[in-house]
Parts: sequence; structure tokens; C-alpha cells
Amino acid sequence: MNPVLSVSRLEKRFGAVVAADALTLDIPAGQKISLIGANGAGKTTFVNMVTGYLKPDSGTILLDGMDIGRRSPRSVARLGISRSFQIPQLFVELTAAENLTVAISGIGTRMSLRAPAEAQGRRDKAVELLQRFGLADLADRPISELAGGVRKLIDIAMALVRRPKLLLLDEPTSGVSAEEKFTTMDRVIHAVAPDAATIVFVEHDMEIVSRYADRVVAFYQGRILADGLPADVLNNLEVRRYVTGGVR
Ligand SMILES: Nc1ncnc2c1ncn2[C@@H]1O[C@H](COP(=O)(O)OP(=O)(O)OP(=O)(O)O)[C@@H](O)[C@H]1O
Repeated sequence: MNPVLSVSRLEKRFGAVVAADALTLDIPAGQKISLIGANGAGKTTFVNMVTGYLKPDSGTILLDGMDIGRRSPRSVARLGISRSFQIPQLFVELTAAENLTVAISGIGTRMSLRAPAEAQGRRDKAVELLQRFGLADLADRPISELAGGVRKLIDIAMALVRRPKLLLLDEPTSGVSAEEKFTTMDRVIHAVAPDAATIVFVEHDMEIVSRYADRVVAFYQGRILADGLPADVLNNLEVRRYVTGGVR
């Protein structure tokens, strides 16, 4: 089967810093892949290039065989790649349902914003998405009143509005308490399952990585240091030395 995403010899420099050094990676449908690496290893640069927020200096990014390396973030999202951010991008004065309704309206093409039936349809879809995350009872609460972990989940719900082929999550459990981190990830995996989306998540917490990833890609200085099954990558000597800090 052809990969959903195929990245080949991707390069990005910021002055003297090589943030992406000949990155080559195929991602088949349905995988849950974790990107790991120390601060500054190039994980976010990779996510930004794949989602159109950064233009690569060279190399190709194919989504279902289509070259998307020069497209805008909006165009990449329309084609089927969605993302969440380290810091949730939500309208804090609006409620959870209103935030989702805005995102749902954004994908409606010829729908009239004023037609009551369509407004109700958008609201129903927003509540259905919140339900998937176990958050339906918070639909009418303003974001400003909600905890960090809940905001993260709502940001991820926003990314699911378009039913993406590929979902990129930038540190889904950062800022979430130790007690809540597994519940948060369980809810994410459960919520994404109906769309069978392929998930790439940047993660610093190795407990989360080993519990939820099918595959781990370790970055170091803009390069891929190791790529494979979690147990293999996490036991790799170089990964332990340069990424997880297990070998001094
Ligand atoms: N816009 C930019 N301008 C200049 N340098 C940048 C820019 N974005 C990233 N870099 C540099 O590129 C390298 C890779 O950064 P990147 O943010 O991709 O790392 P990361 O692995 O996501 O780190 P973190 O875990 O801290 O988020 C770093 O040296 C960083 O300082």
C-alpha cells in the first residue's frame, strides 16, 4: 500500500543551524508514530514543513502522491493534514462548542451562516465531536474557565473537524498533570479511532511514547537517528545517549 505521507531528502536551515538534514520518511495509513528528540532536534520544524507553515529549502513532501511542499497551511489542511499546537489555538472568550462551530463553518462552502437549520447542524456536529472526547457536558463553558488538559483536547477536536487523513499533534500531553496524562491520551486515541486517522505526535514523555506509539522516530540535530518499533528505538544506544538521556 502507498504511504499517506512520503517525505524525501527534506532540508531546512536557519542560518548556520541545520534544522532538517535530508529527512526521509514514509508514513503508512493507520500508524501511530511518535517523534522524539531533545529540545532543538528538529521535530517542530518537521511538523511545520509538513503542514505548510514553513517552506523546505529542498526535498519533497507527498501526500497520497501529491506534492504539497510549496502549499499554504490552509491548502494543506484542505487536502487532509490537520494539526494541533503545543499551545492550544482557541478563542478563549467563546465556549467550547462555539470554537468548534467556527471551525465547522470554516469548512462549509456554500452554507448560509444565517440559516437556522444549518446553524443547528453545526452545533450538533460540534457537540458530537466533544462527546467523542467525553467533553459534551462542557460544551457551553467558555474556554477561559477550562483547565489546560481540557483545552488541549478541544484543540485536538478542532483538528478533527475536517476528518483528516493525517493528524499531527505537537506535544498533546505537555502542560497536562501526571495524573491526567494517560486519560488525556486515551481520550485522544478513542476520539480519533472512528476516522482511522494516521497520527504523528511529538512527545517528550517516554511513558506516553511506549504506551501509545506503534513506531518511534528519534531526531537529533535535524537528522533521523533511529526509526522503528518503540522497544527497539528506546533501547538504541545512540537514542539513549542523545535523546532520552539513559547513557552518559
Ligand atoms: N524560525 C526559526 N528561526 C531560527 N531558528 C529556528 C527557527 N525555528 C527553529 N529554529 C532552530 O532550528 C532547530 C530545530 O528547532 P525545532 O523547534 O524544530 O526543534 P524541536 O525538536 O521541535 O525542539 P522542542 O522540543 O524544543 O520543541 C533549533 O536549533 C532551533 O533553534
